[in-house]
Amino acid sequence: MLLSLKRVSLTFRRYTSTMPLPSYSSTPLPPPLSTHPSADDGKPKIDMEGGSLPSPEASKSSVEQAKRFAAWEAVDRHVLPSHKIIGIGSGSTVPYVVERIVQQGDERNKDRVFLPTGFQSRELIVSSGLNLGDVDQYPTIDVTLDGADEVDHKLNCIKGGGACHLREKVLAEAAKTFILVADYRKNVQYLGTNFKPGVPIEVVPFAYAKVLQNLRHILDCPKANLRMAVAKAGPVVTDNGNFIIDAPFDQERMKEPYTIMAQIKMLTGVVEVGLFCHMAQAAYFGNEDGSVTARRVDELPEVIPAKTQ
Ligand SMILES: O=C[C@H](O)[C@H](O)[C@H](O)COP(=O)(O)O
Repeated sequence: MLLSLKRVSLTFRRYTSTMPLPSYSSTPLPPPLSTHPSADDGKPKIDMEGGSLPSPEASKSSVEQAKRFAAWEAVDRHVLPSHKIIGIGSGSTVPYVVERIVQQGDERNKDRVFLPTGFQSRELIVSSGLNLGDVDQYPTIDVTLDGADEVDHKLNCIKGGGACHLREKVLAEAAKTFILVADYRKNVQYLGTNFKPGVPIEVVPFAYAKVLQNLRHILDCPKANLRMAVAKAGPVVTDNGNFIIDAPFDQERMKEPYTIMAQIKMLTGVVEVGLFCHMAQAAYFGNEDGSVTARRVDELPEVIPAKTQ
């Protein structure tokens, strides 16, 4: 018991890390993936070269390694041989999920169908040689694995840093099991601790000004703003042709994310809110030392020691 508490406090110290989070614009587009036999474990590995997956150099950084360890642990525990319909999330951590699924082998994957949460994950699925489907064909999913911008102590999370949260929420809701994977910087007591841009909100384009006005004046979020594109003039346009508003609420209000989510969702013109409350069954956070912290609702965190991969 004492040992577990010590681990918990060690883990929580790590949560307060103030390392900067990646900005939206740094979210890479997906590269073509190919697999090749690995010299070390004999399993196929995704070739990270070229395009949008992390480069081999980048993937050696402690943050990238943390993402990989979290993703691999989650796949090993939750993508079971009986699972045939699998949801694949978006972002820079999810490629490591796909990497590990590919390592499960052709025999296991040949009868499976993988459902994407957007353009990026669709490309990941196709270029990894996995079978592509969509949630309109398979509205019940065995397991969905996805990244997160931040996860609180109750496994509520902020998603949508890459503007994919509408489709992500549909696939999370459709899944019998919804699992989060992230690096240690995302593991916090309360949302908004490290992730500062605010709650991502997908809105119908013609309603954006009204939603902004309502966020600022009715929901008292004066810094709510339209997300602008980086290598394009004008706003970010989602895979669904909508705009994104980022709404930073103060820390006190972020302690009740469900209330904020419900209030935002009531605004006319809002399509979906990037707050996922009471949805995830478990979250896996890769740590700097190679260990992985696994968290489940209402349970003490489990620290899985670093493995020789
Ligand atoms: O819209 C993007 C998604 O919600 C991502 O899952 C989220 O931003 C986390 O991405 P990353 O794994 O790159 O931190």
